[in-house]
Amino acid sequence: IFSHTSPEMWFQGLFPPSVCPANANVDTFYGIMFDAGSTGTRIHIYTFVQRSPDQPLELEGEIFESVKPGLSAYVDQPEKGAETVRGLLEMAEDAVPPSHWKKTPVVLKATAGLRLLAEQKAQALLSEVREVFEESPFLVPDNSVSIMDGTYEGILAWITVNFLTGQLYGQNQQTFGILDLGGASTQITFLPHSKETLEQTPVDFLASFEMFNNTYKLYTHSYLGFGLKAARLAALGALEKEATDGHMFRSSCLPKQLEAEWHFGGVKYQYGGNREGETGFEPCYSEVLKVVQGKLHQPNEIHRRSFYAFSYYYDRAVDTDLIDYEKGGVLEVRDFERKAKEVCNNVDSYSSASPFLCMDLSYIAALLKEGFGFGDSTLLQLTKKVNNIETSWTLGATFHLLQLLGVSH
Ligand SMILES: Nc1ccn([C@@H]2O[C@H](COP(=O)(O)OP(=O)(O)O)[C@@H](O)[C@H]2O)c(=O)n1
Ligand SMILES: [Ca+2]
Repeated sequence: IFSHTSPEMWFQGLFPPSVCPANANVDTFYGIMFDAGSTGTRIHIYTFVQRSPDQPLELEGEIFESVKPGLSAYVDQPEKGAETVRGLLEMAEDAVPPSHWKKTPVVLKATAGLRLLAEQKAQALLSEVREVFEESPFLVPDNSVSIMDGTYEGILAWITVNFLTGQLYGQNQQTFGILDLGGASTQITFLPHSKETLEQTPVDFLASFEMFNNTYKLYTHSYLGFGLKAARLAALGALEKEATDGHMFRSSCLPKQLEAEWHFGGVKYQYGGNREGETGFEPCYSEVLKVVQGKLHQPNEIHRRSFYAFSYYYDRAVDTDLIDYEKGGVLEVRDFERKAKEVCNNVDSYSSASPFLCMDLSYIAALLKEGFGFGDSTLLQLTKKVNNIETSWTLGATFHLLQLLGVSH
């Protein structure tokens, strides 16, 4: 079990005195955060302990569960979508003791999958989820079900990683940047040190916020449509076409003889290999390059900062044995390109894993190098969990939520 015993009072004043225990016994608090991602819905149940009233809360642990597909797959069946949330929320009734239900907040934040849906359809899904929350025994704060702004997605993940690695308290703070590659969007966030970065960055890429008695001005951006699965569609040319029905989208990144179909965001796509034309790394790389080239802001300072990378960066590195699933590891940017070459030039022997493996790896290499402008030898720390807690924006969001609740009382 993980707990932070920092000398800093990082959580001081977070909870209203009314819910703080009068005696010195250890008390436990819970927070429930749903991540409604484009490829799946996840529940994070965080446990915090307070050892005495004058001590800060400590994060003790996390219970995590997930279901697939994500809410956006239920675009025309919002009730069915909300049922997936109900199923996960039932887990929370087992994890949180009944005596704590009424003061345990539950919140759901949706990301890129719902951002991409028509406003009305997204709202219908969210309103069904709201009903599920209202029927639950938990505390439902105002605005508890919403689509999260991409800026927060990056900031909150940055808070999670830097909190878990101990960078947000004490001396010698050396924060890490984060790279998150989702299904539909991708985020880059870091704390700039140089004046140059602040001066040369568009204002909407900079965000200030306060946390744990510090003010941070972060470089952060969420690129909608640049997640791994959205990028597949872009590379296939399936985004430009109005009528996807019946059309076969072909790519040199796919096994030559392949023909298959794929559902994403409630739409069915048919895709296949380049029967007649070229296949392999070179033509594939130029296909995915078109998706990113000239489309992303390239901050110079990334060459001097260290980054944690997770989500699809992690998954694809695991799939190709670049890292161990449990341990993660450190990779150079060029490792993704090396693997992409290996896989793309032998697609048929890898296609049992996923026919998209060559395209995915090539896209990751192109995104890092030509998109963000990372160098070949830049080191990336690939991490899924730190001290057994998921490296997800959800922990940062829970801190923020608890802080808000404390203030409002
Ligand atoms: N707690 C989580 C949540 C997502 N993920 C990964 O995030 C990727 C999917 O992103 P997503 O469904 O959240 O999509 P977006 O809505 O972020 O674009 C997959 O690689 C998941 O394995 C994770 O590793 N851990
Ligand atoms: Ca995500």
